[in-house]
Amino acid sequence: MDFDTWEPVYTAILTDFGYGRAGDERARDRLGALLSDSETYRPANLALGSKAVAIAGAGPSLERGADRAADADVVLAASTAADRLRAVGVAVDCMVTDLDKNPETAREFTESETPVLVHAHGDNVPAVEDHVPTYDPAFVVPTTQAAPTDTVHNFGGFTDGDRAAFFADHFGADSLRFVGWDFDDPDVNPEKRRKLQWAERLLHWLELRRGERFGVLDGRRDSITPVVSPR
Ligand SMILES: Nc1ncnc2c1ncn2[C@@H]1O[C@H](COP(=O)(O)OP(=O)(O)OP(=O)(O)O)[C@@H](O)[C@H]1O
Ligand SMILES: Nc1nc2c(c(=O)[nH]1)N=C(CO)CN2
Repeated sequence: MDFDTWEPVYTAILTDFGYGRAGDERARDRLGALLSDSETYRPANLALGSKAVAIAGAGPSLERGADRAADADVVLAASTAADRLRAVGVAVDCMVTDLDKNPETAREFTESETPVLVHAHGDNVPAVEDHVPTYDPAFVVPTTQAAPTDTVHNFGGFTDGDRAAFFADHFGADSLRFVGWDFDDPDVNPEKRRKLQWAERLLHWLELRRGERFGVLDGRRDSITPVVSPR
């Protein structure tokens, strides 16, 4: 997805959560600066083109869906889904994170030459500063939700999980399958619930753009408010 397409949706997210664009831009630039002396990972090397890609979220159903993830060609794991899949023996090909829960896992991934999409936003600059310098930059893909720069990418998406889906789409995945996605999880706090509502809306937008039907949205579409300016 290009930024022109993403921007109206990004603006709506900023308004809804009361985030500032300037904070996201400062975070983006800080992440870029921390990596400025390094060659970062080229996402095309993951070869997602024409692949069946599993997008693992960290909902309670993740372990039940582990076999479906393992059967995919490529597994992208959001945040703590990476640890949980590893724990049940499913290899993760790429982790997507804003570093707010398991930054040590992201370090282990880069050390073992598995790429990590590291997302900078207005509320995680201390985590970015603490952890990114400890990672092998050759396996970091720096991302932003604000306008991209020459070195910090924006493939679309908001939460770790839906950003993984937009990433797979951007690099030509043939099909997406979702495991560990529980939009009605009663055990999430109100902020997380609102973030999951946005994730659901964004996945709905993505499936329309792709002409695909994501099974995870079956039975839910009628109650999803479309995002602004779907194109
Ligand atoms: N019930 C759920 N609880 C948590 N995450 C879920 C759930 N269903 C889907 N997800 C997806 O899994 C991702 C990883 O969740 P986790 O709680 O490990 O990370 P997080 O770092 O808090 O995520 P984020 O910062 O994006 O909110 C979320 O970003 C979301 O996209
Ligand atoms: N500014 C800001 N941006 C975000 C935030 C957040 O808390 N603040 N959380 C996200 C996913 O949890 C994604 N983007």
